[in-house]
Amino acid sequence: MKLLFIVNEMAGNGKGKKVWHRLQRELQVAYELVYTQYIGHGQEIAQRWGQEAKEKLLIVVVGGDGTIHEVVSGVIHNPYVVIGVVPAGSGNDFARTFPTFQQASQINTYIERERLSTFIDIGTVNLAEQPQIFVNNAGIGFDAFVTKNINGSRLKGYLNKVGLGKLSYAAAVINALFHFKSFPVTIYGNNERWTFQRTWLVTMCNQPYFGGGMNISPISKPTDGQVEIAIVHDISPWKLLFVFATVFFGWHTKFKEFTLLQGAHFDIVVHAKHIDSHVDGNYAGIVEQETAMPCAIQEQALQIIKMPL
Ligand SMILES: Nc1ncnc2c1ncn2[C@@H]1O[C@H](COP(=O)(O)OP(=O)(O)OP(=O)(O)O)[C@@H](O)[C@H]1O
Repeated sequence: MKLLFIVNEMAGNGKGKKVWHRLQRELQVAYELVYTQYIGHGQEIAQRWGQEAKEKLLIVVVGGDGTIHEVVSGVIHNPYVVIGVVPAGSGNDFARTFPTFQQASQINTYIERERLSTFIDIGTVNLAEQPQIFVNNAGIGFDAFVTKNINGSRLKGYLNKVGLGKLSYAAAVINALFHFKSFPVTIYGNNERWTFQRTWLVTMCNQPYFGGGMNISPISKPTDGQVEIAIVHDISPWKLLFVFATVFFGWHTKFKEFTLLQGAHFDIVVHAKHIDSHVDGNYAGIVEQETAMPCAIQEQALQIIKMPL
């Protein structure tokens, strides 16, 4: 089994570099290494290595959810590639649901004994006319607006430096609460139709967590062939703030302003201009108004490491 590390040194505001340096010192197996240099590079590297693979290849991503998203985009359905992750981002929602490597010794053991892999589902959605995948979740509206604003935010950099990185998302949420305009949306699926006039966010989920530990879709399982659509609607900014505080514990599902749908396929139609989108926390542009965005699940589309090691 070959081993490739794809390292984003910039992930977690520099945490990627520190994590990699510590890991590197304790690795006792042969490996190849590529550093990501720019946005989208992770996908290019993974795709190239995946296409050239003639035997099992373990790709270990050292980075956060955005880097994992890029790498997975390049190797989905590749029979040779197994994905492992060493979490080094700010939010690390992947690591809350999926097994990850915490120490170099686990990687040494995995390679030497050729441990098992398991298959997980991957979400798909057409946002801004582009087919996209999501490992954790994709979102339209408030969460994407927050993502757009948090990317490159000075506060995020400062909070990361003083070890309070998790607070940066909360700070961005509070700021956005008073600048975001809710919008109408219609969702089709399961032979039904739902219309929400004042929608704050529509989040498509493959696993429960988003935004750095918010348990937005407690029922999501990345192996059930189902996608969950979480909608927050018809709520005041103050109540939304209160509801957000409960999301970390999964208590938000009891509010009438929260709707959770589950099915194999949905079409989402946004009836407003300038609505932002994201995939796994990577900003994905403005969605097309009045255009159906199909969202579905590709079952067992990705091989990841299997635990316990
Ligand atoms: N050399 C680089 N310079 C700048 N950006 C990079 C570089 N390499 C990768 N990127 C981009 O950095 C973005 C953020 O990385 P990542 O999501 O892994 O970290 P994070 O945002 O800190 O973590 P999380 O998503 O878990 O909160 C990715 O979307 C990727 O495209």
